[in-house]
Amino acid sequence: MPADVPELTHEREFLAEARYQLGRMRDRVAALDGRYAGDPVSADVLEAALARRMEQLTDDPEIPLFFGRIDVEESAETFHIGRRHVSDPDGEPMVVDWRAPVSTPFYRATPKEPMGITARRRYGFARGHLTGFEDEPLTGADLTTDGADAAAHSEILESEIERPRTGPMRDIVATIQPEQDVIVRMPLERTLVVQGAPGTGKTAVGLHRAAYLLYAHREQLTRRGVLVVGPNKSFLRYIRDVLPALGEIQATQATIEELVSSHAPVRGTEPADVATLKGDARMAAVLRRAVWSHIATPQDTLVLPRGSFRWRVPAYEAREAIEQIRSRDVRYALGGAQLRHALAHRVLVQIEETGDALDDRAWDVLARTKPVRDYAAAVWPVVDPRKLLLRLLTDPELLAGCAEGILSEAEQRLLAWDHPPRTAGSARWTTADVVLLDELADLLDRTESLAHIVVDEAQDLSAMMLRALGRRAATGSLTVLGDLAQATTPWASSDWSDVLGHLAKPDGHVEQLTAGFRVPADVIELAARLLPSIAPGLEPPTAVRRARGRLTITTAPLGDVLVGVAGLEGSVGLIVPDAAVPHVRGALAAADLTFAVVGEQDDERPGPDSDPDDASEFDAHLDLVPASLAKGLEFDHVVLHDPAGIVAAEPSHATGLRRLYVCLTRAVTSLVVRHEDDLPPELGPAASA
Ligand SMILES: Nc1ncnc2c1ncn2[C@@H]1O[C@H](COP(=O)(O)OP(=O)(O)OP(=O)(O)O)[C@@H](O)[C@H]1O
Repeated sequence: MPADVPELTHEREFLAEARYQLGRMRDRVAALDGRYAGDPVSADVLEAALARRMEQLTDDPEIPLFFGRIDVEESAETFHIGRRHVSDPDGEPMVVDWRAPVSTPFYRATPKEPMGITARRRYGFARGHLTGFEDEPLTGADLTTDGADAAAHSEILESEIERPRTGPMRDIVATIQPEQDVIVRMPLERTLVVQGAPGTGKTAVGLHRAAYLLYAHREQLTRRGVLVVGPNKSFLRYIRDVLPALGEIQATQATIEELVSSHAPVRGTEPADVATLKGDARMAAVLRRAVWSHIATPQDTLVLPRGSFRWRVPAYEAREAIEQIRSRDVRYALGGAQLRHALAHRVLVQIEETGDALDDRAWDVLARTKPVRDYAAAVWPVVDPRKLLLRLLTDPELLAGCAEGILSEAEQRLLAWDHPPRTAGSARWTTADVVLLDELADLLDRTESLAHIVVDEAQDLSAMMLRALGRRAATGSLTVLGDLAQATTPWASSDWSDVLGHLAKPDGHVEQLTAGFRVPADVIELAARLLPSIAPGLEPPTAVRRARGRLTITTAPLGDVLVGVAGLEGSVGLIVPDAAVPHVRGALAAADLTFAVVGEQDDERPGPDSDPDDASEFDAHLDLVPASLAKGLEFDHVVLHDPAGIVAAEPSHATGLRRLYVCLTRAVTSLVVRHEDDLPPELGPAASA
């Protein structure tokens, strides 16, 4: 870092002035009053907008107001780049938002393609205090051959990447890399899949893309909604601070289960083969048939008494009306309403032929008369998703009729419930069932579409789950994040084009991230030994961390291993087979160690007085992590206990190895693999040496 003291002083003064101006902007918003809006509704909307704006303008002295600067060649202007826009009283920008188009060269310019800037500056901060800066020339005489590669040697960049990981995930806005920035700023209309090995920044990039899109298409996205879908609640707690730190509080976060559980609460579990079949895309065709099989062929004449007349619609006309409606490919419930109107219209025409002039209101009234409603309900009955699914899973004859030519007889038997519940209300629905209910609900009534969905760990979703997401982005787009090598569900995908097909976005395309920001080289090399067995086509990431990391494989007692890591700086994750959690937890408590158990907050329902900022499991120095919840998380130091047990806990060996791959790739600085049983042979002979 250069010791250019006057320049550093100048930059500090600029920072102080920018902070002052941010305070002024906040004061100005605080002085505005939503109550002066024209009407109460506008006042509410305005008050809410002002509150949001106030939140966006909050100045946290610990968070640097800017982290970079670019010098523009043509105008000779300089722009400081930060998390939010700050302007002076004349409206001139002092700090530009990292998402503004003018900031793009900060992330992407290279000496080969300087994008109109002559230099890039990066700032170093310690607890909000500006400690130094680093200049990188992009054009001109200063540019040596070494300079061409300066980005790779930026000390500030490296120390940011190497900074110890404590607490929940944080933003990477100061150090987004060019290939990541391309993904972040991809146009809204594009659905894309980001495939990347562990620690390549998929989650970080997906969240920054959400923040970028909210900035670039604020009105559209706020109106139609942005959703972030993660694999489980502890993962969502792990990432929940990233968007607010970027000033974005308007994206909803949910697990797939939370998303569909409005149809029925999930209370049951089932064998993997049953859940896998229920997640198969063929189930969509079975359900479609089940819904539409309700329509009967009209045999009777509709008779509608009105005054002294009895108007009639013969059965063949009702049949014609049904055929016409079905040819329009409408949702089932809308079709029912259209049938009532079609029948009423035929009566209306007859009435008009007698010389009576009727208007649209009369048409509506006719459609709502009891004879019309009863007739339509008999041939186009109302369908209740839960009752229908219950019947399908308990009535082999009905299922056979709907699944003929789609599911084999053995598959149909697999779906049948052993102990049928008496009513749909008392059924112990599983996650896969509730996803089927979501499909049924959409066959009846179109699901509302959001503007954008970011879905993480997407490789683990079944075809039916993907369909549930796809329909929520029918008129929007998705950012799909995942790694095929980390697929650990029996229904996981092995091909991204299948995923795009199930999402109904076949034109989406796949981007790859290959630079690994988390896992040090020695640890990657060990984990990568599993790749030929679990995902033969995929390459391991290239570690960008300077340190090669510390890897220890030991049979020492767990207590000794923990004593070894307890005093280290940064977070410690003790990953164990799920079944070992109670035992290890007891041992940790007996040893008087302070720790949190990942996933345990899931059962705590937030009460009216609970503070959303309450410390989460990720604020603890030591976390006990059930292997099934390790996905997506990271710790400075990982102790992986009983790898063979982690593999054996999964329904198949291949899935077990993938789970192990996930657990091996959580470490930022050091990994201790602690085992008593033999290590899985796929880890190679050297590992057991
Ligand atoms: N450009 C970057 N600069 C600094 N840190 C980064 C950058 N990109 C990613 N990281 C960090 O690398 C770590 C891994 O990122 P992230 O969790 O997004 O990876 P991932 O690909 O989703 O991993 P996994 O597949 O294991 O879920 C995080 O700590 C993240 O902040």
